[in-house]
Amino acid sequence: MNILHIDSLTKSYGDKIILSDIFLSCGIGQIKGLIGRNGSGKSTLLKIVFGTESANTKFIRVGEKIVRNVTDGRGLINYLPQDHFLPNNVKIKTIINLFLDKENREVLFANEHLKPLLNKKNQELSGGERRIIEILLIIHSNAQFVLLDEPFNGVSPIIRDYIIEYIKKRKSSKGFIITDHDFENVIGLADKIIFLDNGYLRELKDKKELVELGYIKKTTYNTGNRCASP
Ligand SMILES: Nc1ncnc2c1ncn2[C@@H]1O[C@H](COP(=O)(O)OP(=O)(O)OP(=O)(O)O)[C@@H](O)[C@H]1O
Repeated sequence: MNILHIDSLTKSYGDKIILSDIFLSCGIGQIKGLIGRNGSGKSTLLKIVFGTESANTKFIRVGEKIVRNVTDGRGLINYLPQDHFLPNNVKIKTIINLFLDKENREVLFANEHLKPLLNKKNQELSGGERRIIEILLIIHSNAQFVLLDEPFNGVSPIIRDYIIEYIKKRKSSKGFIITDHDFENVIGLADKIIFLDNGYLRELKDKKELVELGYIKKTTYNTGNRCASP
């Protein structure tokens, strides 16, 4: 079984160190929830792993294959960016045809949430409608590992819950690293929580540590009991 290994990853912008000697791994069937305050470097980390951002140092490997850039990672790592990425002036069904292989296209064409949108163009959709298409495209790509940067941003609770269930169903065939400020959903979904702070990444043993680390207040933790322990 392939494992995504990230090792010795460092990044600074000028004198500011963003990521210090990051080590992280993710296996097929695992969901790692990446949590950290605004500006802690979560997006930077995911972009470096995908290959669209440079690092000072990095060693990334999927199984035996060393991934130095986006091309090396094709079919292995895919990334849902925070910002919308679908092209305008192209019908959604054409985009699906361009992005996915036949088997996965058929799944999306039959999807109840996507059916009403297939003949529309990207610019005719709401932000939430774009987001669900983007998420499903990335999840259905042939990549073994999927990095999701704020997937729940701008989606309604029903669609958010749908996405959560959808990720759980696809989990057996892929590995996920997911970050979102909707931390309860990340905690509920993830097998392991990893916390990025001051450039260092650590794995949490219990969600209670988020209070000790100052990410959430004790009162938020006490009222947020709908999430499962990581
Ligand atoms: N191109 C850049 N040049 C200089 N600094 C940058 C650049 N991109 C990001 N940064 C800085 O790097 C830090 C980490 O940014 P990043 O977007 O990775 O954080 P984040 O944890 O994803 O934040 P958020 O949760 O707010 O999305 C921030 O301080 C940001 O200002």
